Amino acid sequence: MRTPIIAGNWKLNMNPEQAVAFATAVKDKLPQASKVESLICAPAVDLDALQKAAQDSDLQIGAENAYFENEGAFTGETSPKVLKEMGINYCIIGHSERRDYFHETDEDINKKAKALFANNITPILCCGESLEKREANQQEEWVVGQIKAALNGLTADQVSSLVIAYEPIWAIGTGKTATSDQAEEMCKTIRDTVRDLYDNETAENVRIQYGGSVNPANVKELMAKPNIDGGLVGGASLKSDSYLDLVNYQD
Ligand SMILES: O=C(CO)COP(=O)(O)O
Repeated sequence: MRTPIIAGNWKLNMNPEQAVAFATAVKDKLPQASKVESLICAPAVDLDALQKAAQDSDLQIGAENAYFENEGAFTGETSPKVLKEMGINYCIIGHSERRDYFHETDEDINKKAKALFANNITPILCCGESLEKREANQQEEWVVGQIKAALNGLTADQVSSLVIAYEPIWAIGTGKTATSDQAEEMCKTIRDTVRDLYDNETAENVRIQYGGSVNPANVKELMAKPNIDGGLVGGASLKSDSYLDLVNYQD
């Protein structure tokens, strides 16, 4: 059985003071982690304060990005080794904003996945097609290509513990959610790709989130789909009330 995982991606929002206020407001109202994992992926500058504020609660804290080297002359980067030392267990990689604005390649993302696993941090691997690719009906080919490149050289055990987030770019921050059928179709394609590359057990273990304008009004319908195991949520994760509605979608 896959445990659902609802993750906020705060992007470049929230300062440490706001982050602590958020954690304080939600930490006693979360579902049990064995039923639904509640995660917030926050800017690196907030992680220390957030981690302390969330201590001894079911709120898990993740990073939004990390470099593929642990240390050295890499000005401005975040070390996966230090994230682990801070108690961080999840990190987003390959978000479309990183691919588009910071020119991250499939090869970079593959290196980041390996570096995170080497530090015992679970990657949340993002993939997803542009509107142009969707309109040309090339979304499946595109996403399968991203997945194959990102997983290159990873073991079945690693992929079993991985989280993949399918985020169609045209649905991010636009208020235009993919229909639950469109989201399910691609999440199933991703699972089938993992089955082809590895085996049935690995495919049944990997958790696949949908992301793109997820909100308290549509989360239940998305989560009811057999191949959707969670959400990666931007805007609707910034307010504590709305985040609580998302993680408590089963109530
Ligand atoms: O990019 C996203 C999460 O990673 C989705 O953002 P929104 O939920 O704001 O559409």
